[in-house]
Amino acid sequence: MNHFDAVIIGSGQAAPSLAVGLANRGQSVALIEGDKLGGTCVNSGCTPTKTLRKSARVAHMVRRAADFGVSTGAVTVDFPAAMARMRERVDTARRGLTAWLKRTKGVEVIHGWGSLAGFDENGRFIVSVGESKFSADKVFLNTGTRSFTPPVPGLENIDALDNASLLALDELPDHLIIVGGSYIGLEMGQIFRRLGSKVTVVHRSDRLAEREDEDVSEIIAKFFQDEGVTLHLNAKIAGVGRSMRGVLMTLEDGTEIAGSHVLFATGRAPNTDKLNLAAVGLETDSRGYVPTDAKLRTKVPNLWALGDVNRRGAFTHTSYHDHEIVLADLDKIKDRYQWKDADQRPTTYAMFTDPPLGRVGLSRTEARKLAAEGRNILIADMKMADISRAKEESETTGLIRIIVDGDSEAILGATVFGIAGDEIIAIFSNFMATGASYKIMQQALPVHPTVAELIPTILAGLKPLAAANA
Ligand SMILES: Cc1cc2nc3c(=O)[nH]c(=O)nc-3n(C[C@H](O)[C@H](O)[C@H](O)COP(=O)(O)OP(=O)(O)OC[C@H]3O[C@@H](n4cnc5c(N)ncnc54)[C@H](O)[C@@H]3O)c2cc1C
Ligand SMILES: NC(=O)c1ccc[n+]([C@@H]2O[C@H](COP(=O)([O-])OP(=O)(O)OC[C@H]3O[C@@H](n4cnc5c(N)ncnc54)[C@H](O)[C@@H]3O)[C@@H](O)[C@H]2O)c1
Repeated sequence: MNHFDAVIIGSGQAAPSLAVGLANRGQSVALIEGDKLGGTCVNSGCTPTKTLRKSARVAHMVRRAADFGVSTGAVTVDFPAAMARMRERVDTARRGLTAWLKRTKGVEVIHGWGSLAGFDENGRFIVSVGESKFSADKVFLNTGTRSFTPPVPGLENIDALDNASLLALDELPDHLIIVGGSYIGLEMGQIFRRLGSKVTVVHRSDRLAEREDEDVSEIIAKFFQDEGVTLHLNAKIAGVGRSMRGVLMTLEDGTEIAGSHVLFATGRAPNTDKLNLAAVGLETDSRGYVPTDAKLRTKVPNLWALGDVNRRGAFTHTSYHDHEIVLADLDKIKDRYQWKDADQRPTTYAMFTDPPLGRVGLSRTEARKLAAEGRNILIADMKMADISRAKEESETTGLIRIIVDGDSEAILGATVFGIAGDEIIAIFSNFMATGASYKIMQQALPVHPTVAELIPTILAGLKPLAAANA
């Protein structure tokens, strides 16, 4: 039986850097992947969606050309060409990753589905891939998640799409029905609408992206409707079936929606079912995720879980950060300038609608709960419509919101929803990493004319949360 110092199961967003990091420390590493190297992000997540989003945004801006004094002919989208551009980007990213792993001495990539098969006589893990077995001193799980589809009557009679099969289409859907109005549903909905599909979003909550503040959900609903997307909120699906046009969806209130395709964007399920974790005495939580401590160690010694599967993040950057936590822990680094602990890092992400929503730390809804507990919480908002640069760009949708601890003066959260919000949010997350007073940020000299130049002005308007919303 071959032996490795470390075996990584799943080539998620932590795995390649972890594999190379361990190999650079002199360890022999096997990286096991059952599907395509690069995982969800590279193959059916971030990379393809952000590439296709660009085609959609170009189409949108060209349609708006007259707003900027530019005339065009009729605007058409060459869907196969946009998809080819996307696939080329994905293939290039995967090729680069594959080459990097191949040229790293000490890393062996093994294709197949990995699972645990107990311990050998020396107490080392046994890992199986098909008929092959390996022993390993350390095992790292980075197996990610897959699309979750809720039980819907009639589902077995239609070809429902998920993020991966939607991105594999060669023809533009005539009418795309999207179930779920959160990250995937909203990003895909806007992209396909702009590429030329009719789009209907069927969402079970009373507002889109219900984890965000109410006014953020309202803004999203407004620009979706302005772009011609039909929304069904508080919607309960009674059933789906085949129809002349493709699919007929019926809601419990009797509404019938005839579409050509249906995408389920209703959350994710962890890839732990193939892992046979019981063989090493590890249990998942009730939803199938792997519990870990803040250093991402499971209850079984020398077995770690990184990425979405540990439910401590659901993003590429959190998965990548997980590998830094693990390496720092193995190296016994105690650097006070680094967050090397999954409990301490703030939540930060962007939702890549257009305009994008950048978020870090507390939302207003979460901050209100702290204020209700008696914490001294300050808040300041500014509408994008009041920001010169946004006006100059004719892209005035959205808002900036900053939340501060009135006692410690630390920034607790920010929302930058508007032009370049996905980039500007890093100003706040970077600053929050210093733990410094917001008053220092207020003294920084911004460049004119930028959206970010308003940050000191917004901070000057901080008010107690309750009073700000009274
Ligand atoms: C449509 C979409 C868009 C997204 N956009 C963004 C975005 O813009 N920004 C962002 O930060 N996040 C985005 N995400 C989320 C992001 O893709 C994930 O959070 C990220 O990929 C982290 O995943 P991971 O490291 O846990 O593993 P994954 O990337 O999910 O990879 C896990 C890998 O493990 C493999 N695997 C599973 N089980 C086994 C096994 N038993 N043996 C061998 N291999 C196995 C799988 O085949 C897969 O390749 C998006 C997700 C989707 C679906
Ligand atoms: N920009 C990004 O970083 C990005 C982009 C896409 C995806 N992702 C990741 O992918 C993950 C999955 O995204 P997602 O949007 O599928 O999941 P999600 O869990 O964020 O949202 C699922 C949505 O579907 C709705 N829903 C669930 N069941 C429904 C039903 N039966 N009928 C109608 N609506 C229903 C829910 O109310 C919820 O709003 C997220 O956790 C996110 O981290 C990230």
